[in-house]
Amino acid sequence: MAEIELRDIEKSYGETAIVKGVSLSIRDGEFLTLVGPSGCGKSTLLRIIAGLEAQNSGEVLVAGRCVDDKRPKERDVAMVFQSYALYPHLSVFDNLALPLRTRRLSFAQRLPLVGRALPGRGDVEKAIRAEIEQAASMLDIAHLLRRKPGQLSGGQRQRVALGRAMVRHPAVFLMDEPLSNLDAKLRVQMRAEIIALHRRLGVTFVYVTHDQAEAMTMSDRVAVMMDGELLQVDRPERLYRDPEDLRVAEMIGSPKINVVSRAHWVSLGASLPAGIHRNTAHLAFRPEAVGIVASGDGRLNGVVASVENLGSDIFLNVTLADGQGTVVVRTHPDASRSEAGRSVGLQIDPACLLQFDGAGMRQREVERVEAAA
Ligand SMILES: Nc1ncnc2c1ncn2[C@@H]1O[C@H](COP(=O)(O)OP(=O)(O)OP(=O)(O)O)[C@@H](O)[C@H]1O
Repeated sequence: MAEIELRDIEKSYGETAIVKGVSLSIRDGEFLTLVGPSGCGKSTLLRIIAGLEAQNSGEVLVAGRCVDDKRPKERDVAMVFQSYALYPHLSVFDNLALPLRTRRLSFAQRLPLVGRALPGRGDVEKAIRAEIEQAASMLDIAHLLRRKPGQLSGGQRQRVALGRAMVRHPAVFLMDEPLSNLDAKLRVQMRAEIIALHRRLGVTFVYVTHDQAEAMTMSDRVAVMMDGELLQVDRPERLYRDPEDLRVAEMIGSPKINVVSRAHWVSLGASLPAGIHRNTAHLAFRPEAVGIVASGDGRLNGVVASVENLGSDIFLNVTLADGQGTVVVRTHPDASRSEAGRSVGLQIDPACLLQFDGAGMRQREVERVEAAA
């Protein structure tokens, strides 16, 4: 069992608070991703779990035991970094073998010449070779074991970095933006490989990224972080459909959710949909919640400013009638009215309309009561 519990973690550098009272329970075997903009504190939080950084206050528990006084090595966690952190002068085999040799051989047995002659070393080396070959075949790097990191592609290097974590059989994998040095195509391929690896190993993965698509496609749950705080921790589909906070709604989903302020809506002369709470300051809706109708027939109206054809989908950027603000509409290639310059009406599915107050907090309970009244 290796659930992780963070209790009220605080971390500052000098006067600047970086992590502000974060509490989070990560389940045993779960794939949890910390996602947030650059500088929000997600790497710092991961490094605190790893023991590479000490929090100012709060507790980290792994498998129910407080690990605050344990060094990184003693925490049963393995970290995979964006920079791979491989030893350039060692072969792939030796990079993978290093953590195992350090753990299983005595100092004398590790000595280059003398060590080889010492009893026990041969058996340990044989076991290490078998384990490395197994991990290498799982990661499809068996043919690269003699090469040095400098002779590998980025994707291959990242597989070696994963292998080095794997051979330690940790209870928890901590990954800090492991794919961000790879090109777009390789990133998508490696995403699938990491998901498969998680499924095969069945251990807890904590993954850090600023890429919401990566977070959404890989994780059991996603923790959205901003300015050192957790805004929402939920399953990807819940974050998308049911965000608690306008900042979560805006971070998750591509293209971004449409947000029209109440004041703007009213100034356009458009009637507000039923059930709008008096505190609602922002109305938000996803691009797929908008239908194109004849100009004048929609709740909002505008002009198609540009068309992005992705083959499977078409995104229309519609400038609202007063020329202020744009609504993005997701439509299908066979739908008509998709050329730039055309005046259109926008019909918005009321069931998909999300309401937020002036502080960006979701208006939910009251909305339902009012709608029913
Ligand atoms: N050792 C340090 N000393 C001072 N400030 C630091 C230190 N490490 C991180 N910071 C600051 O803390 C903030 C959070 O850093 P962190 O690396 O956790 O962010 P992040 O969300 O992972 O961002 P990124 O995606 O850019 O890596 C940043 O403003 C960073 O400059």
